[in-house]
Amino acid sequence: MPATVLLHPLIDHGIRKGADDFVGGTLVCHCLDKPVKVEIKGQVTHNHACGCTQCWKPEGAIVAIVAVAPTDHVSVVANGDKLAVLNPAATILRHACKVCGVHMHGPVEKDHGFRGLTFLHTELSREEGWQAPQFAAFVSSVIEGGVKPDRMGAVRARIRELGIEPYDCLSPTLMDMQSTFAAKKSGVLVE
Ligand SMILES: N[C@@H](CCC(=O)N[C@@H](CSCO)C(=O)NCC(=O)O)C(=O)O
Ligand SMILES: [Zn+2]
Ligand SMILES: [Zn+2]
Repeated sequence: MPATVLLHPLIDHGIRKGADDFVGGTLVCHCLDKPVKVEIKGQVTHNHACGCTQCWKPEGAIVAIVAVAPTDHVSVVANGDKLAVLNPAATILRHACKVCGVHMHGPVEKDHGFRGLTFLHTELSREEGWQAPQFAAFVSSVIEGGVKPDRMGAVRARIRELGIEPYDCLSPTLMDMQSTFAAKKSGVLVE
């Protein structure tokens, strides 16, 4: 019998619903000494499993769980001196803890459909009630992370079994946001 596909500890036993009245929380990195803390005001949106190789995931996970919040709802409140931007040329400016390696926040600052949004990992917070993952993105990219191509049927089946849709890019809503931005920029779409 083929082994159960383990995607990420946060969803492997089922996806827990978020709370409608959730007010936010604080993300804490994995350092025991002087952890980096990032405060998020309010709920996140577009929470998703991401199969790409760029998003932070815990040891053994094959997908990340990553959501977005408006950048002005995100503040570094402790030990920000431990953060460094992994790739200044990337769309998502992933600020990682230089000691434990956890990605604490990833604002989009360049001219892009996601400008003004910050990508973050709600599992770094002790608070409960964050929005549940809504879909899985960049699923084919797990192959680049080391998953054998012949396991992809099982990976996608497990994602569907959890009640979310697997996509090989972002969700239709997020792809539409990017294309709307591009169409306005080129002048094809006039408001
Ligand atoms: N095959 C590549 C895909 C990397 C990628 O494009 N990742 C997406 C999703 S990240 C969160 O959903 C992306 O938008 N990246 C922008 C960025 O990383 O700045 C791979 O697996 O590496
Ligand atoms: Zn750390
Ligand atoms: Zn990703």
